[in-house]
Amino acid sequence: MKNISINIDKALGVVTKEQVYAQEAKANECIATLHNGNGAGNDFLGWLHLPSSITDAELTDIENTANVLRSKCEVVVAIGIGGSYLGTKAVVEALNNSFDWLQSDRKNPVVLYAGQNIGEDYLYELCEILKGKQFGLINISKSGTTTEPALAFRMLKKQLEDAVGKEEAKHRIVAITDAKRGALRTLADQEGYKTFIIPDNVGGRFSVLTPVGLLPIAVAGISIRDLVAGAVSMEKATGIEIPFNENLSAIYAATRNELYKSGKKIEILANFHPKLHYIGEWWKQLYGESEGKDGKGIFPASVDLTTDLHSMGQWIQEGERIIFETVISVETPSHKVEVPTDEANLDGLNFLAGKRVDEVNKMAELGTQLAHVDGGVPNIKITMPEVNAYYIGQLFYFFEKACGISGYMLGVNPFDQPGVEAYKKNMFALLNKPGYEKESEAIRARL
Ligand SMILES: O=P(O)(O)OC[C@H]1O[C@H](O)[C@H](O)[C@@H](O)[C@@H]1O
Repeated sequence: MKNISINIDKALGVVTKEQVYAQEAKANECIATLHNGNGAGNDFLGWLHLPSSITDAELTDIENTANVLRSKCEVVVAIGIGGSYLGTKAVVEALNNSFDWLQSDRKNPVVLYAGQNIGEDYLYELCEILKGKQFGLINISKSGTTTEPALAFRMLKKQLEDAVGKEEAKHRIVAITDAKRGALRTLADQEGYKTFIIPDNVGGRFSVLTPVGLLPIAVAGISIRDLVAGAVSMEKATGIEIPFNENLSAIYAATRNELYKSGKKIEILANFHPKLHYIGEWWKQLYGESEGKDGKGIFPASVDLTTDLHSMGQWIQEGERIIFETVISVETPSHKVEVPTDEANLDGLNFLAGKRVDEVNKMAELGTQLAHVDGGVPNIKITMPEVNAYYIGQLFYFFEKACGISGYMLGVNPFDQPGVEAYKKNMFALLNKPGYEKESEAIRARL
């Protein structure tokens, strides 16, 4: 097996290689802080050794539960938001057929999502499409108190019970939540659902390699063992004993922090592989919630290329020079498609005849890299040999480890997200939630 790799050559210019490598001691100190558990947020370091500590029995339990859902359901709705949603969506979108819903000879249930928004029309259409279908629910919430998934679950649970009866519904509902606390825990215990625990010391955005991600990913028919194996290999490759110049996560963390210090406030994660769109969404939560605090932090953005070169390309090329780009480059696509010859050649594309579509894409990628570098956009390149569960597992762990290091380099607690409560408090006050009487009065006076 190959490994994902990093190349920072084209990120150098605004910052030098010497500057990046001068961060070696700082990076090593941050890695030691993570491994020794003596830094801020040290009660949320469970993700650090998650891949290597998952047991065969745990994986088998997840696979068996997935198989029950797979045997009973044409559709499984994964209910969750943020870290309880994005990892699954990233893997399923990357590895499923892009036109999955149109496949007629299905081997796997369709995985749908709920609780990731409060869209009334979205919920209406979801409930409508589930009518007459055999479906199941995976309700995922670490805290067990998040409004969006709780609302969706309330509706879908009722619909399921009305359709198949309370007893059968119990066999089609799985809850993934905290071991002891939260409304979902109480509900699951009372109703007798099969449950999986999200460990206390694993925060939502670091939880994809717990049952949070592993169960719905297994339901989709994707090998969770390959995913975990990839993550295990990256856990080793970024370990405390690995020298700085060989540690991908440390190099990435050091480079992006040096770029940030030089005025590059926005990092754009780009892919040239449309199926990686949600990897970008997952990455944005990971870095956004981990670093955006205390008035600091790189703003994480993402683009799908070449698609967005026709919308955001202008800004990236010539807008305010406060950005750098991190490109996930896929070495080999899973399929082969060649450009056909056309006798009339009215479109003038015969110079491409016989070439693989990926060759065109790769030249677009190279051309974009050089153009953006010329335009003052430093470029970090992360190469993935191919898009499969193993390399996605590597990518997840690589980014998680780098995020921990990077957050400590920046001088924040990368494992909390106090700012997320602000909107919730206002929303509850506006909705007159019991216990929020004072806040309701205060907020209404501002309207
Ligand atoms: O899993 P849950 O407790 O429902 O949380 C889901 C998400 O929403 C919260 O508000 C946090 O900001 C996220 O970090 C979390 O992943």
